[in-house]
Amino acid sequence: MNSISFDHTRFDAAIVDLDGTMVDTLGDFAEALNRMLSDLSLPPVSPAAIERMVGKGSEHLILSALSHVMAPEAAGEAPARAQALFDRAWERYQHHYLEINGRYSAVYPGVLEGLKALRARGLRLACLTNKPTSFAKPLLAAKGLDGFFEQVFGGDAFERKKPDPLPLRKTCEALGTVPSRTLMVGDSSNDARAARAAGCPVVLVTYGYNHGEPVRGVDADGFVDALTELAAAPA
Ligand SMILES: O=C(O)COP(=O)(O)O
Ligand SMILES: [Mg+2]
Repeated sequence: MNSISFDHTRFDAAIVDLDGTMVDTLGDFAEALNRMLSDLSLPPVSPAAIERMVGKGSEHLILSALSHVMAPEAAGEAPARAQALFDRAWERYQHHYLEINGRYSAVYPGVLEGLKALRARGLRLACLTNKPTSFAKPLLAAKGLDGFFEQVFGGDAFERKKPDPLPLRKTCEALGTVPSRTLMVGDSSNDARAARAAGCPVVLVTYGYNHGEPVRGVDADGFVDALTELAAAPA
């Protein structure tokens, strides 16, 4: 890590993001979105385009994908047309996502070892994602990651999503920890902005999505190439 050296005595808990941090879910997003678009007789969207849309929850993802595939000549009208299709699109997306959840995704290298080491050092763990809770819990279970977390909160768990600080504050409350001793581990500016505003130190992984932007440009306390680096310091 660059600007803070990882001293475990500084933290009582860690809040860990899901998509782009623990699991590479781009394949699941692509499969569910393209099945949804096909049901709506719309053309498919490429994984490269989807990568830039991920991280702000399912509603944002669906509206972005719908606008993206609508005819370029109607670009100005695309948001309104996307909104009109939203209810049917959301129903189809949910149906397909729950069916394929985890099948086209993989846990990043170092995640299991990193989480094990954090737990072994006595840190309490919560998962906080903008993904709906009903998608997040079965995904964690399918990937063998559910046992690490005392709490799992999705984008629908609180009134507002990251980058708002509310979900981090509420997660700290649920863990019974103070933000200044609760490390946020994420992959995007969304996670970092939420953490800064909540008063949590924040570390970002370098391999995630970050809305298609270079992650090292984000204001964070440190960057790691794998979660194992968080546990590298001697216990
Ligand atoms: O927007 C999503 O569904 C994914 O969000 P996450 O990076 O907060 O897990
Ligand atoms: Mg993420």
